[in-house]
Amino acid sequence: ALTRRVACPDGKNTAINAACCPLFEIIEDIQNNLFDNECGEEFHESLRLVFHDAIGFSSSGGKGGGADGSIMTFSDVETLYHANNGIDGIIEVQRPFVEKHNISAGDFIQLAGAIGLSNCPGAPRLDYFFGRPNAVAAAPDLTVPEPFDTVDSILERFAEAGFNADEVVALLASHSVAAADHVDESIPGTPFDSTPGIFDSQFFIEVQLAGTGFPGTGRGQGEVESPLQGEMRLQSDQEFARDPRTACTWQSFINNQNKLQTEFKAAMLKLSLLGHDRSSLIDCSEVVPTPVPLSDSAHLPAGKSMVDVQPACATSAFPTLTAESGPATSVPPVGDS
Ligand code: HEM
Ligand SMILES: [Ca+2]
Ligand SMILES: [Mn+2]
Repeated sequence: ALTRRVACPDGKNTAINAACCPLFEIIEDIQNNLFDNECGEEFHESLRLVFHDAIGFSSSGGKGGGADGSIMTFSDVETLYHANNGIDGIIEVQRPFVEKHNISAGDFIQLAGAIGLSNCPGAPRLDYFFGRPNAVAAAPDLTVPEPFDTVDSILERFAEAGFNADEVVALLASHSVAAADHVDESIPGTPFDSTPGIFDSQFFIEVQLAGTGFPGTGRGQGEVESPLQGEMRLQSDQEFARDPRTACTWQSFINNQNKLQTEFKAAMLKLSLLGHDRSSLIDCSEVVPTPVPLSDSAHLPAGKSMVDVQPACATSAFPTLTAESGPATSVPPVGDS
């Protein structure tokens, strides 16, 4: 069946829902002037911001408005929280875009996350809902998990916001397109996997390898040894990969791009709706571009073999992977673009 499309007032785009038309101009602006059309540093920071804004929420109340933009509107309060270290940078980079376009901070943060992710090969096409009102208050402190927190406490925090353990592991796929600037301040831009510009399962593979050293100047807070030169491993990621409650889900995403995409997309939708009644928002998913599919397949980094794997799922075997050829993989930092 043909879906009827309307011409947008911009004279360039068409939409199924005319209410989504104003988004095209914002998308063009952020693709060119925020992300450089890349799955790079500004997008990585923007995805972290999606999480830190939205997770300020509790289903039982008393914890902030969820995905409401409070982290930007009340940045003077929320950026002081320890877990938000360094997030002020992307807030101030995004703020002029929010001021220029007629959009709430909550809508903008979610839009930037969904559009930026579409620049990452292998990513799912996220949904996007539009119409969040302005935030009315800052989220309180201690809603954002820290890398030195236990699996127990992280699962408890997520459960309070409505997520089960499988959904938490799915959300951690975001660390496949991510790097740390502040865990070890001497090595900003140190990625969590060898492919920070690609949404793949390398993060889940590489966190399951035996750690061999620290990438920079010793151990940062919440940091544990990683298997590769130039790669950062968070203590929380290491423990999620090895905890009996989460290890099998963790392993299930390896070399299963379809499962990874489907479950990440579903959990991200849930995250983006925290604090909102879905029926009060407009479904503008149609404005999100379709990401390029993945071309490379899951592998061990060069220099590693199956003996380096520390399998932790009791009910199914770790998939057999072959290593890339060549000298041991060393991961370059993600640069500021
Ligand atoms: C288990 C809970 C989590 C913990 C403890 C955690 C912790 C961290 C830490 C410590 C960093 C490094 C920040 C820096 O030094 O620059 C980081 C980066 C990042 N996190 Fe998480 N995270 C968690 C879950 C998530 C979730 C659910 C998302 C998104 C849905 C997310 C997205 C990101 C991204 C994209 C970055 C990279 C930022 C950049 O490249 O600048 N994280 N995370
Ligand atoms: Ca990756
Ligand atoms: Mn960064």
